[in-house]
Amino acid sequence: MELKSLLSCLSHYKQLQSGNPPISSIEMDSRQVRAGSLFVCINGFTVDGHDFVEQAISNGASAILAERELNNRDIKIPYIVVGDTKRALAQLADYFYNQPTKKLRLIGVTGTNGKTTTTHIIDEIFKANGEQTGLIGTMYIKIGNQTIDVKNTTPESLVLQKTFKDMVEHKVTTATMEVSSHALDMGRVRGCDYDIAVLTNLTQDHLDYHKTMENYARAKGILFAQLGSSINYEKPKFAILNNDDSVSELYKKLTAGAQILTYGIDSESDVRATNINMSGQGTSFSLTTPVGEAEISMKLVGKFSVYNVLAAVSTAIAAKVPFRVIIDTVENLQGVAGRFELVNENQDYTVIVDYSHTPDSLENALTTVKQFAKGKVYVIVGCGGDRDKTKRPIMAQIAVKNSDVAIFTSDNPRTEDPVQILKDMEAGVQGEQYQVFVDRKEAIYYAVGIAEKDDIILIAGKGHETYQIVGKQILDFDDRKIAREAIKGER
Ligand SMILES: CC(=O)N[C@H]1[C@@H](OP(=O)(O)OP(=O)(O)OC[C@H]2O[C@@H](n3ccc(=O)[nH]c3=O)[C@H](O)[C@@H]2O)O[C@H](CO)[C@@H](O)[C@@H]1O[C@H](C)C(=O)N[C@@H](C)C(=O)N[C@H](CCC(=O)O)C(=O)O
Ligand SMILES: Nc1ncnc2c1ncn2[C@@H]1O[C@H](COP(=O)(O)OP(=O)(O)OP(=O)(O)O)[C@@H](O)[C@H]1O
Ligand SMILES: N[C@H](CCC[C@H](N)C(=O)O)C(=O)O
Ligand SMILES: [Mg+2]
Repeated sequence: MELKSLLSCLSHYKQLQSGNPPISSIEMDSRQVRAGSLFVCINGFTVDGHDFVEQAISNGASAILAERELNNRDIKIPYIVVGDTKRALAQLADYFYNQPTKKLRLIGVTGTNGKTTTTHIIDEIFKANGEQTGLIGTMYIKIGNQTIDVKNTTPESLVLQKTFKDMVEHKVTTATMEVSSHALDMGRVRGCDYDIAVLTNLTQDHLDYHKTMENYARAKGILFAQLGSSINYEKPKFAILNNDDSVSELYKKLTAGAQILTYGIDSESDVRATNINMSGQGTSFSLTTPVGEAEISMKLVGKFSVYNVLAAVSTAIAAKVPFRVIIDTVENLQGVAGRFELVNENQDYTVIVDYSHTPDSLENALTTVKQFAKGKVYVIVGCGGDRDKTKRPIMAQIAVKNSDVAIFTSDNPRTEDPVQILKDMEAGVQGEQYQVFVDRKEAIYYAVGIAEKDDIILIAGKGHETYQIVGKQILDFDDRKIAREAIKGER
């Protein structure tokens, strides 16, 4: 594609060096630039992409897209200036890859908790309906049976649009993705043509980035505002909203062009679960929907799992998946790795690894555990470094309040001092009983060592993660593996 034709997708830009070279790739990392690349300078959180223009040119860049002029440098290739390169990049990527999301049914799931779980349930339903599917989220990107590693829950726009293009080439008909608030705020999903947008819930997290809950709510609202501005009655877009979460009222107002389908347990909703019966082995409930009713019995545990299922069922109903296919899939769901995952070595107590790393998810996980516990409840929990500090004392309080033995330990300390993170947690529970082990392995061994018959140990926060980030190092660490070794008495 020629530069001029590529740039035609932008509403305005300033070109400082004339020229119209063919562009064979778009890159945001100078190290990936090759002959024919358009290098896009991103001013990041750690370095400024504008500092790598020379490197990009020496690697063969054909053109540069930047946010400001570099007056002191003599640049001989086309140099284009826009107001915001991140947002421009999202649009360029969409256009360069031939607007792939227009050729897919695209489902975006946002919310503080339950995105990974809900996207997996949705994906299972569409697969059961005979579709080739794609999945993008915290754990991986999946295109059919192929799995690709990821760094972010919602990838950078360039990776995202390239992924959609690959999905189209692999005949994917429905793609389901997690849409993080960071991605929405930074414009990573600009250009994505969503057909269905789903809200799980909104509770506290990421205040390090968004500062206030209002900003956080607004960022998530972008997904619903993005759903088109006029209703296409032939092919309507849908907003799937949780009626039990008051933030849905705001999102109803933001979805100018979408039909709204609500789900809930406590409030009147289009898709609703009533008569919920929970046990440690599974959950049953009565499901009412605009297209049918059913008595559901499933293996997933906890009220929060019912919400995730309702969100997924509503999505499938909006996409006109046959009701029988939806019900059968829900009844056969196996759960997602690291979400309430049992570690079973035939011990006479229960060990659960769960990805609860926010106050609300920790409270939900512990409430669920407490409901079924015949013995004592132990919780092992930490808080991630370089992340929302205000949630630390709150999570500590929730842990102490909802367990018999609270054990505080390190999550991913990242570049923070692990001892200081623990002190931030402890500040919330002065005068209370708890244990502290900086070393997460020690914490797990301690709990396993004292657990007795019928007790339950909840190892919270890291779920499916197979690493621990300490400083800038990524070390091998898997809660499930360590717990298994501890149960078996291996050191
Ligand atoms: C705060 C944030 O979002 N950071 C993201 C950002 O990193 P950064 O700003 O540090 O980038 P940088 O290293 O400063 O680089 C700036 C630019 O210079 C370029 N560069 C750099 C070096 C070089 O030699 N040449 C060069 O051109 C880089 O390619 C980049 O374009 O760009 C990176 C590359 O795309 C992202 O991976 C990274 O996400 C990091 C890993 C991150 O932790 N993000 C979190 C906050 C996040 O986005 N989380 C949400 C999920 C939250 C949830 O679960 O709800 C997510 O969607 O993942
Ligand atoms: N609907 C829900 N409401 C509250 N808590 C939930 C819900 N679903 C799952 N959880 C809890 O949150 C944890 C994380 O779930 P999941 O990975 O599905 O969320 P996520 O939104 O994808 O998280 P992340 O933002 O880290 O990607 C689970 O292990 C569980 O404890
Ligand atoms: N997507 C979340 C995951 C947090 C997982 C937890 N283990 C931690 O490291 O805080 C984040 O990056 O904030
Ligand atoms: Mg996730």
